Amino acid sequence: MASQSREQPVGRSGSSDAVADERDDEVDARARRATAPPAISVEGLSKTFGSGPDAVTAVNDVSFTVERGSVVGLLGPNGAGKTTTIKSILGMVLPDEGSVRIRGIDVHANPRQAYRHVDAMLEGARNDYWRLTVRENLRYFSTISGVDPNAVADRHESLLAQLDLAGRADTPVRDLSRGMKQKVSLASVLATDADVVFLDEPTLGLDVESSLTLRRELRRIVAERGLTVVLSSHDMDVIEDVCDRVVIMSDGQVIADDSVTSLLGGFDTHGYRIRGQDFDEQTVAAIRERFEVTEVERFDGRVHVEVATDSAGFYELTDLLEAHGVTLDAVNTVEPDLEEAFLEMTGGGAR
Ligand SMILES: Nc1ncnc2c1ncn2[C@@H]1O[C@H](COP(=O)(O)OP(=O)(O)OP(=O)(O)O)[C@@H](O)[C@H]1O
Repeated sequence: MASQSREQPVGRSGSSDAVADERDDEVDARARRATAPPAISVEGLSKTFGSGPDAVTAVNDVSFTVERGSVVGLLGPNGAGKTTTIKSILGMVLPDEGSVRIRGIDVHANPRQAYRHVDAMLEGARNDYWRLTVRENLRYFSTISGVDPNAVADRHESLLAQLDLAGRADTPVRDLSRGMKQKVSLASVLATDADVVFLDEPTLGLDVESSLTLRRELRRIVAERGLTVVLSSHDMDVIEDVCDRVVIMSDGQVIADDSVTSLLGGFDTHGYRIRGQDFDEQTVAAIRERFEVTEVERFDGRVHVEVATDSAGFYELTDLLEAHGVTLDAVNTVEPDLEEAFLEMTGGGAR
């Protein structure tokens, strides 16, 4: 049979056939993802340390799954069992009960195969080699994970650029600041071919700007490479910024497992922040009489008042302001954040 030749698309503006092919590929990829086993599945995991009266049940019947290509935050107060869960998934702790599968492969039955594409940055830093330079570390961790560093040299260069390490690529890690060492740890994890990555406190010790850069670049790298990430952090802004979903643990159990948006959706708007120029003491006193005022600030000739109330209360408030002849310049809602949701769910325990 004579083979039919078809022109290949050139660049982005291919033929309509090529566009249809691309769409088919995308549909196929989605279908494969939908039928493929999840990146991680944890089923009935339990672990008790010690025995008798000193026994501590760190993890008690924990189950959850992490879909491929998703970023899941693991949260909980100190001692909730997060580290024990992560170490059980990574095979560093042997659970008493339960199973862990990575891409459908049982980690206890087939550890080599299961962990082939897994890497982790635990307890705030990876054991980077301080005498090696930044670039040498990336090459070293690629090599020990079974990847030829020359074959992924481009990836290393872009990681160095994305994490703002390019200017220090040939500096020994020991001469870097703590925050930079932290970024080298992250880069070393991302330098390998791992597509399931555990990051414990990846922004620990970073200043605000570096933390923001790292979050932004992490999101970008994760999306570009379709990585699956389990991230634990005590910094709720990091979780809110980077994660699609959150698993909250308390006393060894999972107490919430939902998307960040749904978790916050379960909490009402806390109140309203209003701003105007015509507030006098009498108006503020009248507001205080009827509402819970959480803040009053005066600057630039304007008064900012924050009131905790629901939407019905807000209409009452606007009536009151009208009666006092106050014109509002701005009204903003005060929304709950993950920190508050977390504190409410865990009973306000320290993280
Ligand atoms: N090797 C161990 N021997 C004895 N008890 C342990 C051991 N590891 C953890 N525990 C206990 O298990 C419980 C859960 O600890 P785990 O470190 O998993 O919690 P965590 O949520 O990671 O806490 P943190 O946020 O403080 O790191 C704690 O009471 C801890 O003291």
